[in-house]
Amino acid sequence: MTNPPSEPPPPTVDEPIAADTLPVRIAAAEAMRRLNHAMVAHETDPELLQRIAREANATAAIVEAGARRQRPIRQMKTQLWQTTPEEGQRLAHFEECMVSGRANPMGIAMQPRRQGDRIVADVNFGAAFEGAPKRAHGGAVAAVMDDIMGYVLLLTATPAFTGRLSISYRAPTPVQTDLVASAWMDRRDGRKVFLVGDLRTAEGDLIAEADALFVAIPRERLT
Ligand SMILES: CCCCCCCCCCCCCCCC(=O)SCCNC(=O)CCNC(=O)[C@H](O)C(C)(C)COP(=O)(O)OP(=O)(O)OC[C@H]1O[C@@H](n2cnc3c(N)ncnc32)[C@H](O)[C@@H]1OP(=O)(O)O
Repeated sequence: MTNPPSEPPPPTVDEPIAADTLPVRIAAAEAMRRLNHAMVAHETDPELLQRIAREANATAAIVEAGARRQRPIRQMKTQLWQTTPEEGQRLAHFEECMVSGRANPMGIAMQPRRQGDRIVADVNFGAAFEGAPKRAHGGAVAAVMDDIMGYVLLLTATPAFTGRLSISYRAPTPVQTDLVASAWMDRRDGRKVFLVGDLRTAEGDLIAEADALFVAIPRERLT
């Protein structure tokens, strides 16, 4: 008995999101984030939930039949380490980032920008990021602080990975509320970069403090 001929796997694309498709990717991701949060935050008829499951599965099958995407490391190198962000510029390490990417349908969609030697970001944890009732999940808060610290490294063009991240949760982090995260470099000791930051309400009340050690990576290791 011979096996039926198998479908050739779809090719892999290792290019950044093309500029002409970025706006529609962002729009689709935004709509899906809205739906995700709505499903968590609202009562819904079972019939509507069945329709969502049917239509989402059908759409997913179409998307999965397309070429696979893989983020190229050269994109990271050129985008991250060859330009210094301008004051006030909206930043994105990459648009699929789970914290600050606009094109991630499951992301937090934090909006970071440069403010002098700091990175400041508007963040609003949607209903799907709730942990304890009415509070954002502590892991989501940690993700925000890790990600915003990654942007501080842009200011000195220092490629580095998080080695250690510590969060002090000083007050509940409200969901569905506009908040402000900030991060800046505290000091540097050789390859060890020490960063600090905090998360505050729009009125400036402290919610969480973060400190981290990032370990700088020699550029020749970025292959
Ligand atoms: C490379 C380009 C990246 C670009 C950035 C991505 C761009 C796109 C944005 C994505 C968004 C951003 C988000 C936020 C950034 C993440 O989230 S990064 C992801 C999470 N982190 C990781 O995956 C890191 C995993 N760990 C590792 O790869 C390696 O352990 C490390 C951290 C690179 C260090 O390894 P290593 O280069 O071999 O360093 P090593 O020689 O052992 O240590 C150097 C020094 O650091 C100290 N050290 C090392 N690790 C630790 C640790 N965990 N704790 C305490 N001290 C430590 C050592 O003790 C040593 O100190 P001294 O003896 O010199 O005093």
